[in-house]
Amino acid sequence: MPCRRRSGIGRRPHARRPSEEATTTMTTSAQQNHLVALFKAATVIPVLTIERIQDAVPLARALVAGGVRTLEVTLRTPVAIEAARAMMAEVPEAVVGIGTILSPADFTRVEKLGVKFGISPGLTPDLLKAAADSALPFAPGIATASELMMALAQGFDVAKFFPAEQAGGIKGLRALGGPFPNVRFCPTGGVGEANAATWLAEPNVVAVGGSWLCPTAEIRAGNWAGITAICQRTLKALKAA
Ligand SMILES: O=C[C@H](O)COP(=O)(O)O
Ligand SMILES: CC(=O)C(=O)O
Repeated sequence: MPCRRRSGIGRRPHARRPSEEATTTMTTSAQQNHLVALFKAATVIPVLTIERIQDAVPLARALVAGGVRTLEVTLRTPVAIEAARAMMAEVPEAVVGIGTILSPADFTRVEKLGVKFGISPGLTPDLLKAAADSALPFAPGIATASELMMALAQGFDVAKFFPAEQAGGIKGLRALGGPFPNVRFCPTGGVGEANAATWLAEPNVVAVGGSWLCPTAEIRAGNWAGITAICQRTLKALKAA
């Protein structure tokens, strides 16, 4: 059974002429495929909480030096947007996205930035609508079947499973895979060096996210070499798994 795209059930029926719908469908499908490719290439996605703007560029450089290029800058601090801008300007090897998108207003701010993707820890009908009308590839967060059904109804078949360990762990993800075999996930929450490989071995997991690659203490200490080392160690272990 093919994945439901944004042209599937639940796609808002109003206002689009057939030619517009065809264009939107093609674009959306490409966006979803692009997001899957981006997540697969990333394998691990650090969830970044940046408290000081001056940390943004050295942090991005440290992660890239460790082989981790796809970065999720969360909107959890006042400097997040500026930090993402600085990373994009100064560290072109980084693939910068934004996380903790909680509202349509957040989404609007983010889509103007030129980042490569957006992520939310959850979803609301309004946020899904904003994302469905945007060209920015977006992964909503889900922890239950009902939330996943809401995401699918708007065409989003790539989701963050959050908080992954706390919301059922691998057993929970496998259970969701029964009724939703075509959904691809990026589990985040409780993922770390010890269990990343186990999560990534699941056939419906395209990447894992987490803060273990960029601990707050190391960022505060400016321990960039330490962050590079965590990334290198993680990627080496995943290669060997
Ligand atoms: O706030 C939680 C982060 O988004 C990811 O969770 P983590 O710290 O368990 O990796
Ligand atoms: C949990 C997460 O990844 C987010 O805040 O978007």
